[in-house]
Amino acid sequence: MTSSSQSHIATARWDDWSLAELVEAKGEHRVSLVVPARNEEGTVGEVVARTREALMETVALVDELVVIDSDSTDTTFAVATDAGASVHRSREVRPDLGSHPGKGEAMWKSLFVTTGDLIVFMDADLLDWDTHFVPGLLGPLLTRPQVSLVKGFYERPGADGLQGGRVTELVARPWLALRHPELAGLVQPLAGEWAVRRSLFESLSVPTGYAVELAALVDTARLHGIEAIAQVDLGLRSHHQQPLLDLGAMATQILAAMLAREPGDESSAGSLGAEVALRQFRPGEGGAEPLERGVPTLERPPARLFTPGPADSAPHEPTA
Ligand SMILES: O=c1ccn([C@@H]2O[C@H](COP(=O)(O)OP(=O)(O)O[C@H]3O[C@H](CO)[C@@H](O)[C@H](O)[C@H]3O)[C@@H](O)[C@H]2O)c(=O)[nH]1
Ligand SMILES: O=C(O)[C@H](O)COP(=O)(O)O
Repeated sequence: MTSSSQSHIATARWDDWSLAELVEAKGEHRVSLVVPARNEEGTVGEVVARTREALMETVALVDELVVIDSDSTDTTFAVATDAGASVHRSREVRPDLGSHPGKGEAMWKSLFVTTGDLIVFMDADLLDWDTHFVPGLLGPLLTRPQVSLVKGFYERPGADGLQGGRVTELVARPWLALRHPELAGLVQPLAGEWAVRRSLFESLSVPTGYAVELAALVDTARLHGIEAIAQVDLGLRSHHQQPLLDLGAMATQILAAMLAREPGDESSAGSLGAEVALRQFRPGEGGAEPLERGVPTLERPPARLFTPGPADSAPHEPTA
């Protein structure tokens, strides 16, 4: 593993370790692969079936493969179940804690239905990808005790020959350059493919929407230093691309989470009920037509507040 002198983010390639080496290094660790999925009936089956076959049946690297169905209205639940995943509806996990829409919410809820001390997240909408993503992300966690969070990065071809990653390039990277230059060496700060020690993720405040990735990075760097973060080149990845205006909502969520982490700004971190009124415009018969969206910017408190600790077997009172 090498470290760039500019960023000091330790960087590796997925094939720096063989599968056999990682299975050996796994020892007593337990690995949970978590796939948050909202309306991904077209792709989730393959994501589940291929990782299950390669990493649970052929070798024993992954111990449980869990899909969190995030309010899907299609057949995602059935397709993922048939492909061999344990599937949970996000809103049915710890119903005492309430339910919110969003990917971060699904990931936060996964902490209550998984048992691994190492958790790998992978998106369900992958088109070009391979099962080596999972061992690649585990490499630094299994071989470097000081690393607690591993981001994937990759080449990401977009539509019409253009590079993908509009929010990455127009929001996340500029924000990191301005406020967190120590994280500017991350190639894909928003990647949905990442791995984390449960002990770390349980300690973080988790935005319920798309800010989960950037918030986890910024909070980990603040609490544990960038030595706790590594990144791994996973090769090539492509995915379903969202329409521009939907990415505007994603960008709003990310900026809200970042602003809430600015010193002296207690506006929204950890609050419930926060929603930003985003006004976008589209061409209409009489000119530009406004399109109003309420963008949720909620954050879940650290999950460990709601799990019984070693000396505390009684469930905590919910706050959500
Ligand atoms: O409410 C939701 C929305 C999405 N997803 C799932 O989350 C994954 C990624 O969602 P997607 O809408 O495809 O996100 P992208 O446009 O690809 O956004 C990128 O950037 C986001 C912000 O960092 C990350 O959360 C994503 O993982 C990353 O792929 C997919 O499996 C979705 O099904 C949910 O589970 N619940
Ligand atoms: O990383 C991003 O910016 C988002 O995933 C959007 O990517 P896209 O522009 O390739 O859709």
